[in-house]
Amino acid sequence: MSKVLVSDPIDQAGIDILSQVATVDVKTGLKPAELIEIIGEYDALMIRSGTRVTQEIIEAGTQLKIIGRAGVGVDNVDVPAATRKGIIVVNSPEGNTIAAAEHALAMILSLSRHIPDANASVKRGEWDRKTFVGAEVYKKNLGIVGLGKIGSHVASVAKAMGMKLLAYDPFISTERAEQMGCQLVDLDLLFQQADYITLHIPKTPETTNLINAKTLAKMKPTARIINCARGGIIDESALAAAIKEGKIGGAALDVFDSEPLGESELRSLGKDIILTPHLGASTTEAQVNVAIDVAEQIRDVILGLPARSAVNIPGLGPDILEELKPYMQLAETLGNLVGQLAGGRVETLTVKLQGELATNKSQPLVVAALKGLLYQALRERVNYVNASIEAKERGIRVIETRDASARDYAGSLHLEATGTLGTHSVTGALLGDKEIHLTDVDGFPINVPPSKYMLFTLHRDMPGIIGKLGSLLGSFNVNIASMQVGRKIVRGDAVMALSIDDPLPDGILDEITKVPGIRDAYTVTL
Ligand SMILES: NC(=O)c1ccc[n+]([C@@H]2O[C@H](COP(=O)([O-])OP(=O)(O)OC[C@H]3O[C@@H](n4cnc5c(N)ncnc54)[C@H](O)[C@@H]3O)[C@@H](O)[C@H]2O)c1
Ligand SMILES: O=C(O)[C@H](O)COP(=O)(O)O
Repeated sequence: MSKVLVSDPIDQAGIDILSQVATVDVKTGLKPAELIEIIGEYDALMIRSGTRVTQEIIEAGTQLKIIGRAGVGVDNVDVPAATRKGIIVVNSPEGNTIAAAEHALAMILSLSRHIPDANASVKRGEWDRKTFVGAEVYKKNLGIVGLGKIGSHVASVAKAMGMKLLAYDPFISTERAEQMGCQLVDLDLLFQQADYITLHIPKTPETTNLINAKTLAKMKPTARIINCARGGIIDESALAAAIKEGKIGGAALDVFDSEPLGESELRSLGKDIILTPHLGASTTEAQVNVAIDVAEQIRDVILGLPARSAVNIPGLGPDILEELKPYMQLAETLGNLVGQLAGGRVETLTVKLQGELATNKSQPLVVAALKGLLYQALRERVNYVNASIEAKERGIRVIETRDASARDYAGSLHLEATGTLGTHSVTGALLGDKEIHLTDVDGFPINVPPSKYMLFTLHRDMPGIIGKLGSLLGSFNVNIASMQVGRKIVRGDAVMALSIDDPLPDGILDEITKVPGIRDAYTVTL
């Protein structure tokens, strides 16, 4: 019989489901070394945010087939390490949406009316009606950063409370935002106009320290910030300083840079700050939802069935997957690349399946292209199972075309993304059946394998331009690994594709576009 280890508190409903197919051991509060010692006995591990599943634990889990996260965030799991070992990682993308949204709303009201401190004061025997005069939320501006599942529910309830809704989410269409009663604005405007700012975004390199001394300085002195998303999105020292100096009105935090929260100046800021111990998902209902959702997936995988919310393994039939595997990687890479070239919000993605890919069996490639396109917005939360739904929810129109007569390569894939900043296209094919090559960028023929860090320029084909760009990159200590120019006519427009060893330093793109002849430059991380 299979064995499942449950290492964080989960609802009994989940244990009951697991027990139908496995022996279940519930051992919470294990130290990393204790977990490493026993994990080798188990086929499945079920966790919440309390267990950090490191590469070391994954290496020690020699029998592990699946890690189930009873919740949304898988940032406590080394997903790449699990993927490398063929371990499926599943989560429950929607089971605690309402709970987290309601916690954020509770924070907004509690902060406005000083409920935690007023309550503590009465319990101390006081009757102080002056200190705790509050503010109404009615007709106030609520700035929602991240209009995904939780942000959308916060929007609908806040609207009913009479709040005016501003939203910032570069991956959501204006129409979708309007449907939810939100005015889509840029981040600066949101910071300037919001009376309340609530964060509902993943923690990514782009969102880390999004709220910092500089952005705090843009806010109203009465602004209140709510973070029920992830620790690390707010620079905690900058926030504490801003509250102390009266630069903002207050904050309510459920998540912290390091959890459990240790020694912190946040604790000493009185009634202008509310701190809860990562309680967003802690409702009876949410815990039943996530426990059932994830336990069912673990049960299915133990029974040899596919998982519905795998964050790292496609939920596709194994036979089709085997055949398309190299092309799936091609489609995902091209999707990620064209999304970054398009920048901002993509409204339409056209996927053209060419040559031998122009068959009905190739449909998963469209999904893989969408997964790549959405990676910048959703990171590991987008998978082959949810990519189409996520794209639909973001108002991205997907056009699929087929051209069996295209004969340049056995099979090639052409993606075109049209967004608020314009249209870009990329084409790619496999060389020797497995090596990905970019064969066209924005209509210019090239032939380069993609690399982790790339720079693309659109320029005029003229003498000296390559030298000037090389010297400029050299002066910023950027090492070029390879470079290729694609042009249609001599001395006409051209595209340059450079593979570079490291990410481009800040500010260099502006310098590149100042080089005479270079019209545009794009940096891409794959
Ligand atoms: N406190 C808790 O207990 C708790 C519970 C559940 C979820 N969460 C966290 O809440 C957050 C939101 O969860 P969700 O289920 O709504 O996720 P979601 O994926 O449905 O929505 C996230 C949204 O953020 C947007 N986004 C991505 N990068 C952005 C950026 N740089 N700027 C602005 N928007 C950006 C995406 O387009 C997406 O619409 C996650 O961090 C999740 O881990 C916390
Ligand atoms: O990502 C999540 O689902 C939340 O942060 C909830 O975490 P928890 O399961 O530890 O309460």
